[in-house]
Amino acid sequence: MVRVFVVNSGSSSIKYQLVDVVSEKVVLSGLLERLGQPGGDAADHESGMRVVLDRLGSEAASIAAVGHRVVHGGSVFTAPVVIDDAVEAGIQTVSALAPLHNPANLAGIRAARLALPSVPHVAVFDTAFHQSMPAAAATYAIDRAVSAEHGIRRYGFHGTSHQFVAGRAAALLGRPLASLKLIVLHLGNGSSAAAIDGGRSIDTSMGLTPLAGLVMGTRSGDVDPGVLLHLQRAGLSGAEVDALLNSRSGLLGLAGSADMRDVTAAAAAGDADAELALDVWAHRIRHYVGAYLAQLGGLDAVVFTAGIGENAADLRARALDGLGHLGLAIDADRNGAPSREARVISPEGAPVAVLVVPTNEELAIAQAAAALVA
Ligand SMILES: Nc1ncnc2c1ncn2[C@@H]1O[C@H](COP(=O)(O)OP(=O)(O)O)[C@@H](O)[C@H]1O
Ligand SMILES: CC(=O)OP(=O)(O)O
Ligand SMILES: [Mg+2]
Repeated sequence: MVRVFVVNSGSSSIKYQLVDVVSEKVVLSGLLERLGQPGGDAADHESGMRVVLDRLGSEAASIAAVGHRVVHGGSVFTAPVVIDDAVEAGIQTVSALAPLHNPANLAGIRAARLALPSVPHVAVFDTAFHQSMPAAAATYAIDRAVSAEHGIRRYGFHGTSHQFVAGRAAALLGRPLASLKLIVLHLGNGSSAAAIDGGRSIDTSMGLTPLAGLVMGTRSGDVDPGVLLHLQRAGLSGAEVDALLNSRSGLLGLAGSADMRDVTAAAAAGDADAELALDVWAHRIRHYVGAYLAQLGGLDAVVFTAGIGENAADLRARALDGLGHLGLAIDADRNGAPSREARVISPEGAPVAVLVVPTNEELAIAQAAAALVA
């Protein structure tokens, strides 16, 4: 029995799970919210971790390792790593590239190392899986000296999820991952697509930051960089453009809600803004499916995962609508059948499989941490 305590520390919350890596069962889980705010669950990450430890009670003694989600590993971290003071400093150095995510991750790491000093702590990076991308996919065509000075390149995110889902997809297909060309569509609140060739990421839709690519809950995804310049010339400050693209765009900006359930309900009731939002959302997904089919030079499966990808059959059908000429089709009965399991939703004998595979970032982090300290 190997139990790993998984911590996903955000700017105002701490999500945690105690996972039994062998049985893949969640022993205990919870969430502390509104840290540092009036009426919140704790004053800061350090006192929050003490609350979490209290809740763990005697289970704390069973922890073999602590696994931490760290969103940005920069070019420094290409795999999970046991955290010591030097690693903490490295994560700190990279934080400028992910000012919304890394400082919070780091606060959680510091508090957890203080609270649980005698077990190994492991950092698992969203960016690590995508470090295999070729330079042609990772490089932005801007002045090389500027890129080098500021660490500007495509990093990609959700890597823990993309890697986990790719492995489960291979198991479902009964074929070695090394032989498969996959497109994984992680469609949650944050969303990204990844092209995975033989188990390695060769391209992904997020970039330097988690703002690029698909249409998300509040993030715009791809826009012409000229839009930013135009708005700044029109008088918006950098902070205002940041807030616009990160927090007031995507589904929220187009249809008035960041929650896909609201948007589909509004569209079904005849709301033209919601209908356009869904069209833009699906158009962007097809853009990446076509691009990655070309980059992969073939395709064995498209895999849907995360909140929208796992739960919204109508949106899966909408996303791949009109791609039959590429061998991509969805069987309506299979797609509509309620299930929480990994499953095939393409018709029997289709040239490209379409799958739904539930992601589990916490389990993947627990497994990575357990493997590293074993
Ligand atoms: N049945 C459903 N139909 C449509 N969207 C859904 C459904 N269930 C969940 N979602 C959407 O999934 C998104 C959240 O996905 P999730 O992967 O849980 O996000 P995150 O982990 O990034 O917070 C929300 O937009 C939510 O509306
Ligand atoms: C990196 C990222 O976008 O994460 P999330 O989906 O949790 O917002
Ligand atoms: Mg998520």
